[in-house]
Amino acid sequence: MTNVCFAGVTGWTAPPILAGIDAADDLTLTAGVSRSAAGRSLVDATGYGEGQVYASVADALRAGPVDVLVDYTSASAVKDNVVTAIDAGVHVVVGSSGLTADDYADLDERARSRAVGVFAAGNFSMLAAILRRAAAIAAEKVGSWEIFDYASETKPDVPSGTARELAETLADVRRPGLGVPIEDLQGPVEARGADIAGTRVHSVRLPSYVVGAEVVFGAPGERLTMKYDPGTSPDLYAEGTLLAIRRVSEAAGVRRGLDTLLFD
Ligand SMILES: NC(=O)C1=CN([C@@H]2O[C@H](COP(=O)(O)OP(=O)(O)OC[C@H]3O[C@@H](n4cnc5c(N)ncnc54)[C@H](OP(=O)(O)O)[C@@H]3O)[C@@H](O)[C@H]2O)C=CC1
Ligand SMILES: O=C(O)C1=N[C@H](C(=O)O)C[C@H](O)C1
Repeated sequence: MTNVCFAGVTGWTAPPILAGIDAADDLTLTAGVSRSAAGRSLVDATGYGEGQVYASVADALRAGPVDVLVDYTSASAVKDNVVTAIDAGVHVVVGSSGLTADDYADLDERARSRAVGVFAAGNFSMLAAILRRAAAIAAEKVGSWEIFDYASETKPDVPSGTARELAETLADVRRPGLGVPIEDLQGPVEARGADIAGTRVHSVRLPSYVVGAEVVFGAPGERLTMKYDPGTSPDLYAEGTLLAIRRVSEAAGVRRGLDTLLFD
């Protein structure tokens, strides 16, 4: 049996994942984290689970048996939560966005030194994972691309975890070419987007968008556009998150990208 603590139990993403844990024979929800629901029982606050809701990950891990922490909190809270779990010897599944490649390098070193597994995916949906894998294949043959990152006007972090992970994945294949180097441009260079691991990433934040991502590959005389477009339900992230909970303990250190669990 794997005991799970879910940080972010009152959030938008939580319900289908909590329902999945509740329905699984091999997983138990033993603790939750949310400042506004702290002190309530999990079942009262969420409809699922056996333990309590705590105000912080540190409190939750002190209180009870936890094998895996799942973090769906926020870009500002996630790194401290992951460090707290690693230091407590607890494996971590990272759903929250906002961590950079440098953050993951720090966490990898820390996790390896404590023989803890950390599994992170910028996007736990199956189709987003397929986009990541398909884009990496395209980058082997096409040397120019840019990424468009779409999200609602209230999303606090840029670029999205989905777009950041995609750019960092493509950087493992190669760095895209630029027609005009950024330093030679005339006009505001921000118009060319942010440099994420060598890829120009353009973040759009408008009402009605849910986080989606588009990568456009350009070659002489032709283009290839790969676009991930989610609907409005958080159900998309449950299956991938449950898979990560079950497999996070397989290896020490940080592993990234749901596609690695689906295809490797
Ligand atoms: N990888 C993926 O596939 C996905 C990633 N995400 C990412 O997950 C994160 C959460 O998204 P979403 O569910 O929409 O967010 P919400 O804002 O709806 O929920 C956030 C949850 O985290 C809790 N929380 C936030 N900050 C803290 C803190 N400092 N200490 C304790 N609890 C905290 C909130 O409770 P309270 O305010 O009461 O503390 C709430 O329960 C975001 O970074 C988002 O980008 C989302 C969906 C899919
Ligand atoms: O903020 C969100 O809502 C989401 N964020 C994730 C990201 O930053 O990529 C992904 C998910 O689609 C929802």
